[in-house]
Amino acid sequence: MKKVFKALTIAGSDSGGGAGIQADLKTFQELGVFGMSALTAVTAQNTLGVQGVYPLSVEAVNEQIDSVATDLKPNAVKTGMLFSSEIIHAVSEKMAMHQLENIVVDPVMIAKGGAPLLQQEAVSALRTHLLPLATVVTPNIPEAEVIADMKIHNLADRETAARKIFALGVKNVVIKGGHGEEEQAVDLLYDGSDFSFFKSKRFETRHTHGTGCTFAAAITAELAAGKEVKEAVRTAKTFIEAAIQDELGIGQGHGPTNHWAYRQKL
Ligand SMILES: Nc1ncnc2c1ncn2[C@@H]1O[C@H](COP(=O)(O)OP(=O)(O)OP(=O)(O)O)[C@@H](O)[C@H]1O
Ligand SMILES: Cc1ncc(COP(=O)(O)O)c(N)n1
Repeated sequence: MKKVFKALTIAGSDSGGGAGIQADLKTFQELGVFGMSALTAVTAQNTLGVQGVYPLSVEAVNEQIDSVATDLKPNAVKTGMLFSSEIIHAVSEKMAMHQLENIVVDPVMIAKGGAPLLQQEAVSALRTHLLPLATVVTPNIPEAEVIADMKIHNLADRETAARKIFALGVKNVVIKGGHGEEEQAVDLLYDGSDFSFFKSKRFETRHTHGTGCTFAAAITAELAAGKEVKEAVRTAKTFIEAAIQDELGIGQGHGPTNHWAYRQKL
């Protein structure tokens, strides 16, 4: 029988198709992994910003995870926009209950235009309930500052923050460098003993909506296919580099990345 790798994303919907559930499912598909979803919220969103946020009930989130986990059994799971501490608690409980593995947590907090996608009081639930279950967590620099409760000015600070986040029980910490000051876009991986650095050219473009979701989804797809964390992060970096470089140029604001660029490069 054919071996099919399956990944589940638990995240919000971005009607504009560049971030959230839509970015995750496109990325899974591009990397040859069957994508499934549990929606946490519906957003009315485009390249200009977020016009509306409509969270789903905890019951609706729970039921979707149960439906997928009991029948289709994902090889890896990604979380994105979780919105509230109630949803974080529910998702964490379901992950433990269904013994889900290869969990990638993208700790989405604020959309590019500044709209909050996670309530402030939910950060403590993220720290204490979800992060201890995570195989990989992928904060950008502002998110790492909130989780580690410190300011990040340089690469040395980023290493300190990665150690502090690792101490919360996550197995691997990736602090992304999209918001960094370095000339290149440098992502750092800490596995509890070693630091690895993944670098690419920093592209001058405003079309970076959904880079974080797409990058974490690529790591998830690779883990679902049985790859090691370091290899998965390397592929995700190549995937997002291609997706930013070969821009689509659609929308009037921060446009989405090009999810099919990686495949065309192969
Ligand atoms: N201008 C850029 N050029 C090259 N790579 C980039 C650029 N911006 C972001 N990246 C890469 O994209 C990935 C996501 O990084 P980033 O820090 O931007 O995440 P994010 O803030 O969660 O995403 P977003 O900005 O969409 O919310 C990382 O691998 C990062 O290095
Ligand atoms: C539904 C949803 N989820 C996540 C993000 C953040 O996206 P990113 O940080 O990748 O730009 C978003 N804008 N909308």
